[in-house]
Amino acid sequence: MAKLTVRDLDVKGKEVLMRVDFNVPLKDGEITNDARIVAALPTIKFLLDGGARLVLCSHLGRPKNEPDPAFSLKPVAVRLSELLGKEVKFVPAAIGPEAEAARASMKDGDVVLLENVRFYPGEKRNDPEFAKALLGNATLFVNDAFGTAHRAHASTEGVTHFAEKSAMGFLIERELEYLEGKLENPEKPFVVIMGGAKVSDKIEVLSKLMEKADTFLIGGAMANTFLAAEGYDLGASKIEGDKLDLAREILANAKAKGVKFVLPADVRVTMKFEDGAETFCTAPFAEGGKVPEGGMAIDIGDKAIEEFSAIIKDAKTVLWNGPMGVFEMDCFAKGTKEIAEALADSSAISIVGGGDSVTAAKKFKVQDKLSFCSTGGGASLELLEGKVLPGVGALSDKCCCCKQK
Ligand SMILES: Nc1ncnc2c1ncn2[C@@H]1O[C@H](COP(=O)(O)OP(=O)(O)O)[C@@H](O)[C@H]1O
Ligand SMILES: O=C(OP(=O)(O)O)[C@H](O)COP(=O)(O)O
Repeated sequence: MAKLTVRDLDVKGKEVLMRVDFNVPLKDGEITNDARIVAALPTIKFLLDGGARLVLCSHLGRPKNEPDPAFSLKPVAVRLSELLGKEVKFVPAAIGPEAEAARASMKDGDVVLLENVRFYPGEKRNDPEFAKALLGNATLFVNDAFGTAHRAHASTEGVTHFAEKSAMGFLIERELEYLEGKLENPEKPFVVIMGGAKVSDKIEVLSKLMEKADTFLIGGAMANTFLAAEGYDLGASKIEGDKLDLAREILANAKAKGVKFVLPADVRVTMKFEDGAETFCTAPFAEGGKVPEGGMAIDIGDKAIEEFSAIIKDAKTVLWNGPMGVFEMDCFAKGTKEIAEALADSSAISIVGGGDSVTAAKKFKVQDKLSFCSTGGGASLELLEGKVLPGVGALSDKCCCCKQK
C-alpha cells in the first residue's frame, strides 16, 4: 500500500514533528561528515516553505538511555543553521517543560531541534508515553530518517499511533524508489556485487537477490569463505570456518537457479596486515594458485578485477554492497577502487547499498557518477532482504484519508 508523503500534507500554521537521522560522525565536537544533514534538507525546506512550525528530532550514536554530553545534537543545530541560512533553535531536552515552552513559542516557518531522543529509556523501548510526549501538540508526523527506519523506536514508529497523519519525507521516498522500485523489475543484465566482512551478515540478502539477479560478483572477506568452501587453500585469510556448508549451499542454489556466481579468479595477498605492507597476487586458483602459509587475502586480485570490470561494463543494473578488500588502507584498496571506477564508467543504473561501500565510493570520488548511494547501512540491507521497515510500515496509507492514524 502506498504511503503518504509530505506532498500530501497541509502543514501551514501546524506544528509538525519530523524524525531525521542526524547520526553524524563527530570528532572533538566537530562534525566530520554532514551528508546526513544535507540529505534531510529538501524535506526540511519544503515544510518550512509551506509554513510549518517544524520540530526536528533525532538520535546520535548509542548513549546509555541517559543524557551524555558526548552525544549531544547541539553541534548539529549549528551546522543545520548554517546550511539553512536561518536560526535553528536547539532545545537541550526532547520532552518536558523546556521542550514544551520552546515549542509553544514557535511561529510559522520556525524550526527547533530537540536533544538526542536516546537520552531517554522510552525511545528504544518504544514506550507509548514517551512517544506521546515527543509528539506533544504536533498533529502531523514526518519521517525522513531512512538510516533508522529499520528500528521500531518511539520516534520512528511509536509516534505514528498518536499523530493524525504520518508521512514520509523526500529522502525516504528516494531510498525506496531505488532500493525497492528500481530493483522490482531491474533492467537486465542485473549484476549484484557483494563484498565486506562476513557471509553470515549477507545470507538473507543473497537469497533474496538470487530471485532477480543474473550474476553475482563476490569479493571481500566473504569471497574467502566461498573459495575455502570450494576447497582452495586460503592460508591465514579471514574466513568464517563454520559457514563453509552454508557457502556450498548458496553455490548449489545459484547453480540450480542458473544464476552466475563469480568468485575472484585470484586474490591479492599480504604477509603483514599493516599500512604500507607489500602485496602480491596469487596465480588464478583454477591454475593451481593458493595463498601461501601465513599469507592473508586482503583484496581481489588483478585477474578478478579484469573479469569483474568486464561484467559490470555489460550490465544494465548494478547493485553494490560491501567492499572488495580492506579499502581503508591504501595498500589493500586497489580492487575496491577499480570496481568503484568500473561502476562509475558504466552506463548501468548503479545503486550502492549503504555502509562501507558508500564510504568507499566517496573515498574514490565516484559518488557523483553513480545513480544512487543509500544513506542507511542496516536499513538498506533489511530493505534488500525484503523486510518492511517499521518506520515506513507505520506511516499512514495514502487511501484512507488519514483520519485513523
Ligand atoms: N579480504 C578481507 N579481509 C579482511 N577484511 C576485509 C576483507 N575485505 C573486506 N574487509 C573488511 O570488510 C569491512 C566491511 O564489511 P561490511 O561491514 O560487511 O561491509 P558493508 O558495510 O558495506 O556492508 C571493511 O572494514 C573491510 O576492511
Ligand atoms: O548509522 C546508522 O545505521 P548504519 O550504520 O547501519 O547506517 C543509523 O543512524 C542507525 O543507528 P543505530 O544502528 O544505532 O540504530
